Amino acid sequence: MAEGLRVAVGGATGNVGTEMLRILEQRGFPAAEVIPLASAGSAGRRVPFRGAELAVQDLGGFDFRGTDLLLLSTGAANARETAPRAAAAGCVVIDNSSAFRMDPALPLLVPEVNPAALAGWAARRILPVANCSTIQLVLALKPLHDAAGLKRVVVSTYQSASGGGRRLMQRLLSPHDPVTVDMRALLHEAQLATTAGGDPPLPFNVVPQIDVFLEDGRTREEWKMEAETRKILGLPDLPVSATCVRVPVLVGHAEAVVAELDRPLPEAAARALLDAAPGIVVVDERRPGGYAMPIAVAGTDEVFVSRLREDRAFPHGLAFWVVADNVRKGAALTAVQIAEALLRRGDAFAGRGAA
Ligand SMILES: NC(=O)C1=CN([C@@H]2O[C@H](COP(=O)(O)OP(=O)(O)OC[C@H]3O[C@@H](n4cnc5c(N)ncnc54)[C@H](OP(=O)(O)O)[C@@H]3O)[C@@H](O)[C@H]2O)C=CC1
Ligand SMILES: N[C@@H](CC(=O)OP(=O)(O)O)C(=O)O
Repeated sequence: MAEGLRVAVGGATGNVGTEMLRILEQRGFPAAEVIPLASAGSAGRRVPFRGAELAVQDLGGFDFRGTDLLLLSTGAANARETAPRAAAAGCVVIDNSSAFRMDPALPLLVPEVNPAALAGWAARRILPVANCSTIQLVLALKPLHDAAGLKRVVVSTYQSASGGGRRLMQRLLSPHDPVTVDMRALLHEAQLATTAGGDPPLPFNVVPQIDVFLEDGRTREEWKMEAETRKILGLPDLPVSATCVRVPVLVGHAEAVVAELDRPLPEAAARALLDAAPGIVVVDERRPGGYAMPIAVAGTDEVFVSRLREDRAFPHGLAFWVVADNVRKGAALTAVQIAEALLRRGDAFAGRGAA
């Protein structure tokens, strides 16, 4: 093995950063040194890695010279400042935020779907990671498109609290004793919160808003899913309609998808194609529990497809259900897979880290 890489993990105290460290360790990523970074307030905190504890450093004051790779998950506002700063210091940046995804000069790579996009990696040494809901959608759409052409996609999401970071997860976790709890009082309390303005409560609720509203009535999450899907699949005119909904689930995003195809694709053929596609597992038994659910897929790496059936609302329509661990496949794992793909190219780190 050649000399290992110096890898910084920005946002190492967060949901995605914590998973990033776990995945680097689990996959034996060739890092000689790993440096966890977060806000100044977290400097000195310790995070576990390879059986030891690493001290978190202040990302704002960190000098990226000599660091090969930055895996960044601090959100778009911070990424706009940090990613170019690190790239200018010679570091390759893989950024989980939405800040750079639609930049036409930058590839939007999902390794199982559009590996050729990696050719553009050197443009600014910044590689954005697609939105979590987009990643699991495009994995399922790609084999269907290759076989029968996508004409239109309609998707409704059921997105877990972990997509909103630790603060939103916390709001789900306040414990109640199911025996002594006064259900009406609890709901009344939640109802008061809905009329108080601000973010609606998530427990006992579903919220049809993720990210901010745009002028045309879509939310930004919906726009991201539509625009990113087109960019990743290389289909700039593909009509995509997304409705994004937050549900009181801790980890795991689910999606109900209807795809209209250009040509007929029998259900059995679609099932076989999806089963053979990289990164996808078909779980589709028509019995209670014979389908993927967030609670079952949490902690896994694959995208799970269930409830596959012909959809009669469209000619050549296929309906299905897609579930994945949004923190792993939707963010941290895909970031590490992009880094691994770069390593395999051999031209990003001057041969360092390659097997
Ligand atoms: N690909 C995707 O779809 C996904 C992308 N993401 C991206 O990852 C980001 C983080 O998500 P998540 O881990 O769930 O969020 P968390 O709230 O759990 O964690 C945020 C992390 O970022 C750090 N951070 C935030 N602001 C700054 C700053 N100004 N300077 C330094 N560090 C900062 C925090 O440090 P501290 O603890 O010190 O505050 C913490 O480590 C999201 O905002 C999003 O951009 C997330 C999920 C899915
Ligand atoms: N918006 C996603 C998570 C996220 O941070 O997405 P993005 O990186 O596109 O802002 C969710 O709430 O589930």
